[in-house]
Amino acid sequence: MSERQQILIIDDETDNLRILSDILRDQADIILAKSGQQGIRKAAELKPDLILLDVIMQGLDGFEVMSALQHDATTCDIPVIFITALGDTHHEEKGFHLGACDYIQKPFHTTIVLARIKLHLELRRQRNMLEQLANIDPLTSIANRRRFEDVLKREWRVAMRKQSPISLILVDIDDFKHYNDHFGHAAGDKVLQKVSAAFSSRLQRPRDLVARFGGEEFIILLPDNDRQGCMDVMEQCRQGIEEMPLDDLQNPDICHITVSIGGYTCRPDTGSKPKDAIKMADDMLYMAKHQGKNRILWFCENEGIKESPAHSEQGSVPR
Ligand SMILES: Nc1nc2c(ncn2[C@@H]2O[C@H](COP(=O)(O)OP(=O)(O)OP(=O)(O)O)[C@@H](O)[C@H]2O)c(=O)[nH]1
Repeated sequence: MSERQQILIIDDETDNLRILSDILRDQADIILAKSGQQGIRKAAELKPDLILLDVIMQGLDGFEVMSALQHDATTCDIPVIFITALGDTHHEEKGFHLGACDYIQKPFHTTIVLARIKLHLELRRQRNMLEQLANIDPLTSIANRRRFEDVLKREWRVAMRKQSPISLILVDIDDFKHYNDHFGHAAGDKVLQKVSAAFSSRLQRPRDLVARFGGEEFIILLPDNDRQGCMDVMEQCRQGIEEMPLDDLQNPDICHITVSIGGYTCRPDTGSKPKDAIKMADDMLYMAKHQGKNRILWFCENEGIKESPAHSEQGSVPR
């Protein structure tokens, strides 16, 4: 909560940049941009919490900058306040119409500007908190199903555009009911946390995503990697979980838990849908369970069904 917020100020007048930075430096970290172009680049790169934007500038003017920010998925959610000498209603209306959250006219009163900016920073902070709560599974602190579905929709479109592969993976802890019945729900919860952490630590690419799909089931998205690459990563996860010590639970008769994994790799096109891909991964998971658990089954359109080579004959303990 105490993390400093960032404000990007875009203005081609050095004096204006200096005055606003002086007023605001106690409230947030200040980033400066001396032109519209520079401002657009810094906004996309640094994703500040708030942008203060002058209207009359050399090159791109403030309204053009605002349009560009609104058309970029990475910057369209950042609140923008126009700070300008253009005081007529027509321009103010245009600013709001383009999506600004406030419009401050120059010359301004320092205390009023400060109060309004503090208010917008607070709104931003609260919105971030709500987004976090809406997207994170509270037990495991990884993404929840809702977040996963949002990301999947986006990645599906990217894969269609780039004609690149995408893999969906469903993971289910083996014999988890026995585990819960034997050691209690609290111990089961710790296992869910450990399994989530095991996946998160092994999925290293920035666009990889692991989420809790529900109960003892996890779902994973691996964009832009071929079937073999994805299966290798998941095999490392499977092995890591099988070997994962559960010592802190202090149950000497438990040495490990295992997971079954179903994977599907495809190249999305106009005829395919994310929910069908999830269904394919689910079918593979079902087969993995059916064939004895603690294993990976994977379907890829060109290669048919593949099974991970190494798996122990036993499923999870306890038995
Ligand atoms: N501790 C804990 N258990 C959960 C949670 N969500 C679901 N479960 C339990 O997960 C278990 C799932 O049981 P089943 O669907 O029968 O599956 P299973 O015992 O893992 O058997 P297989 O899937 O065939 O290997 C149930 O006992 C649920 O209560 C949770 O948040 N915490």
